[in-house]
Amino acid sequence: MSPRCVVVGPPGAGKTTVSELLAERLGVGFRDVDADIVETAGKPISDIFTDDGEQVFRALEEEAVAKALAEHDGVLALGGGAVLSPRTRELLRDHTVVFLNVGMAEGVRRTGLSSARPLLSGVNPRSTFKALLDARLPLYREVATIEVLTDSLDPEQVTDAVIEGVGQ
Ligand SMILES: Nc1ncnc2c1ncn2[C@@H]1O[C@H](COP(=O)(O)OP(=O)(O)OP(=O)(O)O)[C@@H](O)[C@H]1O
Ligand SMILES: O=C(O)C1=C[C@@H](O)[C@@H](O)[C@H](O)C1
Ligand SMILES: [Mg+2]
Repeated sequence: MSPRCVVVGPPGAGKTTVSELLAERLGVGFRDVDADIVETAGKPISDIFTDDGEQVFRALEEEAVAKALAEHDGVLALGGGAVLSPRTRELLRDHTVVFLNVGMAEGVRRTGLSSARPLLSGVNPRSTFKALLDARLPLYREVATIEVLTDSLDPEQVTDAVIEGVGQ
């Protein structure tokens, strides 16, 4: 079993929103690895970061991604930092991977100052977001089979572009 497509990208790129729409349009199931981690850990991601630290979160995430890739045959959304793991990037080699890209200004606007996103809740979300994009762009591009820049598209238009890119 293998996901129809896997969706990656920075926070606010629309992975969750677009993956849900995409799954509906393709008539397949939707699964979000962030939600899997919350269920396994029994607490919100922000609490995992606070109580246990980012390293523990990344280890849980690596396991959750491997499990979901093996179990799910629909659309699978990964967390924004999942591609930081070399093991995850290796596992993604055999898959159709959609990179939803978003620029700094729009990414910061969409994510706001939500404390639900622990990595962006610092004093300067703009510079944090920029550093995150700079570090991760090559990793998203390493695993992606298609890339869609979402800045000036609404979620339906992003979904159309993805379907055009991956086929029905
Ligand atoms: N193309 C878009 N245009 C405008 N707003 C969008 C678009 N895509 C998503 N949004 C909005 O941006 C916010 C973040 O979207 P979403 O939660 O889907 O992003 P995400 O990539 O899953 O983020 P995270 O990595 O934090 O899980 C939501 O409020 C959503 O409604
Ligand atoms: O960009 C990131 O590193 C993260 C994004 C979210 O999807 C969550 O997986 C978590 O908040 C970490
Ligand atoms: Mg999400």
